[in-house]
Amino acid sequence: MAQVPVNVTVTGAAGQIGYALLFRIASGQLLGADTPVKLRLLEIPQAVKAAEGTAMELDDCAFPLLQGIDIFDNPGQAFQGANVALLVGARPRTKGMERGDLLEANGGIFKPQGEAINAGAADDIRVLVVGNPANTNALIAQAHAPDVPSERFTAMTRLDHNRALTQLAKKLGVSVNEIKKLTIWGNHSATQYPDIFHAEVNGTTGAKAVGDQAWLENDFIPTVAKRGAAIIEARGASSAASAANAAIDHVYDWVNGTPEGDWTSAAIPSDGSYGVPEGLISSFPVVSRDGRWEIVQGLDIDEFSRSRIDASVGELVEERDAVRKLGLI
Ligand SMILES: NC(=O)c1ccc[n+]([C@@H]2O[C@H](COP(=O)([O-])OP(=O)(O)OC[C@H]3O[C@@H](n4cnc5c(N)ncnc54)[C@H](O)[C@@H]3O)[C@@H](O)[C@H]2O)c1
Ligand SMILES: O=C(O)C[C@H](O)C(=O)O
Repeated sequence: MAQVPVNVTVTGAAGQIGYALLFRIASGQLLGADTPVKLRLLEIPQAVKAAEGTAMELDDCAFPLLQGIDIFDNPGQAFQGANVALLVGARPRTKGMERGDLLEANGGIFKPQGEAINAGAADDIRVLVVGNPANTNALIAQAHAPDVPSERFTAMTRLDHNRALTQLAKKLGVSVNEIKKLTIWGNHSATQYPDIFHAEVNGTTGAKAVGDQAWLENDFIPTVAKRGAAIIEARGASSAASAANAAIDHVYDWVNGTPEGDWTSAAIPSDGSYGVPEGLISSFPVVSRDGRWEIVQGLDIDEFSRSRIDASVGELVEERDAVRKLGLI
């Protein structure tokens, strides 16, 4: 194994997603079975000990690709030399907290992390924000990393994409492998729009295969969009293994490319495509080619889809304006 290890920084490493994610990174699932990795874990001081416990377990797995683990409570050190950064740690919404309070609290996390990425990350840094509100947290981090190409900041809607694939596959009685070109548009929130009008299923579209607009509107869309809340209700904790799985899928495809004849969903900075204001970090149909995300162009958007996309993008605009007002971007 002559390859130089890839530095992967994970924030919130002692949390539940961190616990589901780190072993998969170390086993080679994030970057590929031939790519050695070094883990750089960032936690708040109170959780460093728990992160050390996870690091002991990682050691005990004797993963051949894992070439080192360092633990930090300081973003400046944690992002030094990072090639991939998974920003998982975030401030959750607690009782009585308004959206503005949540955005402000997260600004206190993602602003210094953006600055640290700007100051010390490797030239090829790729950032995936998982911590909620993911799209706007990514926007905050990006705003404080002016020397990093803006398209390197992304937020995760792959979990929503995977959720939508399974809901549609179950409805149609097919395997998820038989469904291509499904799209999540907009925000990783309850306003997101899972679009099956362009999805392909065995020679027809997802919407035609279903042939049931009432199911689409009253069942499919709300089930996917509110799945996070349903998991919290059922588990008493938010989705962790499925979120870690989606983070693995996102970065693996970003680095290694998406399969021919299909696309996936990721929240990436808008270039104005599909009327989404330039610069917003919004979910689109995307392919990855040569290590870069590209928005799939030329899709016809009917009135139904347009209004759903506009609603979710409108929420992103509100979030952007709120963090702008707070001086966070
Ligand atoms: N985008 C998605 O699809 C998606 C899906 C599931 C969860 N999430 C979000 O992911 C985030 C993490 O979820 P979790 O279940 O792992 O939460 P968790 O509470 O179990 O873990 C979060 C960890 O982050 C750490 N942390 C807090 N502030 C930090 C900072 N400034 N620097 C480094 N670490 C910090 C905490 O100490 C904690 O260990 C939440 O915001 C959650 O809402 C997003
Ligand atoms: O953490 C949450 O609020 C839910 C999470 O974003 C999810 O989609 O599962």
